[in-house]
Amino acid sequence: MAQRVAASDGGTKRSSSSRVRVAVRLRPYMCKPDEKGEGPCVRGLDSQNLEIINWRNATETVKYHFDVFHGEQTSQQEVFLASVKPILPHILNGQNASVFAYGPTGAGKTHTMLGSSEQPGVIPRAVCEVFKLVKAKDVDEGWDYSIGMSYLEIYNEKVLDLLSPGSQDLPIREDKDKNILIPGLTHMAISSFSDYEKHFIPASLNRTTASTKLNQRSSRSHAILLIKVVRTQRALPHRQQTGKLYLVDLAGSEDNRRTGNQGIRLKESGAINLSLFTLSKVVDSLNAGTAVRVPYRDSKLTRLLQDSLGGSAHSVMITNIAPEYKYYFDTFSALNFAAKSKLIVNKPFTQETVAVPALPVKRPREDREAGGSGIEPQRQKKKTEQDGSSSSANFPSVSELSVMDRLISLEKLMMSCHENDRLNMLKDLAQYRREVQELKERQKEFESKALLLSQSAGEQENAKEPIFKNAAPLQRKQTNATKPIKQQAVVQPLKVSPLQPLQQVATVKQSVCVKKKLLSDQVEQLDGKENMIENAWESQLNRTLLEQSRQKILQILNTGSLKDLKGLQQIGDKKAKLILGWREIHGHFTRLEDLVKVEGMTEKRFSSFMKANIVSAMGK
Ligand SMILES: Nc1ncnc2c1ncn2[C@@H]1O[C@H](COP(=O)(O)OP(=O)(O)OP(=O)(O)O)[C@@H](O)[C@H]1O
Repeated sequence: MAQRVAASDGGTKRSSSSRVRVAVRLRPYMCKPDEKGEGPCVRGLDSQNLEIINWRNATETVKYHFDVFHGEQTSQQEVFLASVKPILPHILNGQNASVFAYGPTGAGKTHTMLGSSEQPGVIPRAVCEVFKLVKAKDVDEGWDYSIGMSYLEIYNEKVLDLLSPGSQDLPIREDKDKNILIPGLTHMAISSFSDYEKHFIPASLNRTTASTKLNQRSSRSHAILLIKVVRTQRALPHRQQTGKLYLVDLAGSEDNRRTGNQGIRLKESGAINLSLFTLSKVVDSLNAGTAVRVPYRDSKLTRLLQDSLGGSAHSVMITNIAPEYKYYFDTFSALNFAAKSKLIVNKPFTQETVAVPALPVKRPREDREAGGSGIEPQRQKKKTEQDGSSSSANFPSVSELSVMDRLISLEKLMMSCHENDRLNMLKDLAQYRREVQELKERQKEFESKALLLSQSAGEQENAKEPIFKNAAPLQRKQTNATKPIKQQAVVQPLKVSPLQPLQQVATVKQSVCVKKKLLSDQVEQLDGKENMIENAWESQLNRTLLEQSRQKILQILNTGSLKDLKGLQQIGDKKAKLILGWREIHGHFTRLEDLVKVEGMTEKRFSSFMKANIVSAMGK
């Protein structure tokens, strides 16, 4: 009687579960000579952690933790040893395993999976290892092993047999025991690594690739190599166990504004993105628990991977990412996808049947897949899980999810943006970086001016000391020993100067420029005065009113809608969105000065923002 047994080697029952291991591999920086090198936007921290610049605020990074992080220098051998080799022994025990490479186009999936003759990737190394493992098996254990391979691609939602080019779209079927089958798919028995190479190398050339703007030889299909290991007990009752290894090189997720895809490439891209989107939905559903319908059937890819993801397999996902800025959003969403996948818990089990050598009963359509070798299990039945735990029981606790939730919601927000918005945000980022650079240059100019001034007008400066002692000199040097440098551009209210009647300010409150002019009466001898009076101006105001105004502004920053934020002085649409984004990630602004943490809000801008808004708030 056919059985599906939760078992480890030799049929010993086993109830442990294994989750999808997630590795991230960062490929080396590859800047074309005609491109302006901007440096990487993502970098590794250690063997498990990495960080990527926060697109909402370039002064911050978002950190991720994975099972393994492979940096730019990691060799093919190291990737294989750390991420793939450990799962291979399972397929000799009748369990399934899968390794798939996911990531944006051009990020290194094919390099990782296939590699080159000089740097062979996961696929050749894994096949070689399977042969080694079989060879190392003790003959006295009483099992015979046979190995076979199939190789297919999913191109434009069609399943094509790479070992038999020219074949038609093949159907994907599921038998009553939930095994995924592809009737008509070529299955070659292989007895050595060179035997495998003999079939695989020419078949790889059949894979659909094309040149896009981002990758000269971009994979336009998902390629899946299936290695099947069947072991049969020599003695009665001739138990048979079948283990499958799926090695999957997914096509890259694509942003067609950047790939420059048109016509047929665009259609391919649509199919690629759709299947990857479904893959992401499958991952979401699996994370949500067993009660939710997992949409495996929504794409050929997920249908085929059904027993590799959330099913019976030991799975490893290698997420390939690229360090260049132009990949930023793809990298960000690939990382979020990978982070979600990390939550999936698989339940490994052993596929076991009892062989009846005298009367092999096989459905004719399955013959080809089994290579006609009599190795395909005749019937398989699920054994009730002994431990009684559902896969959802293995999910992380709610508290573990909170950080993830925020990242995912951030991603959702980003992904829900209209495409134009995304593009605009990218432009904004670039613009802000330019502005920061310009400001730095201007600051240098001011600094040298201020230096000259301080030399030529030393006496005048001394005379003005009461007014300037809290002001922020351009060179950001401390004028007060107790005041930290960083704080100098931040408003330091209510400390020094005696209060001035509010009316004095009220007469000028409608315009910051006019107010500056009044104050500048006291400092008119000096150039660069705008910066010199940064902090002094607040000391002219009524303390209580000032505090109330600050609270009002803080409240709007923390609770205001996009419209409310835009109602603030000097806050346009872009800045309002950046503030909302900051709030989403960090929660509340504890103090107004936190505003400088928002992308593009320099200390000088903040100071100017404060002046304008306090004056405006007081006028209301
Ligand atoms: N770790 C690496 N070390 C050196 N070169 C790499 C590495 N990863 C990728 N590359 C190089 O980067 C280029 C793009 O890689 P590859 O074709 O593997 O990307 P891909 O993710 O498979 O893209 P697509 O989805 O478009 O097929 C290739 O020239 C490849 O040799």
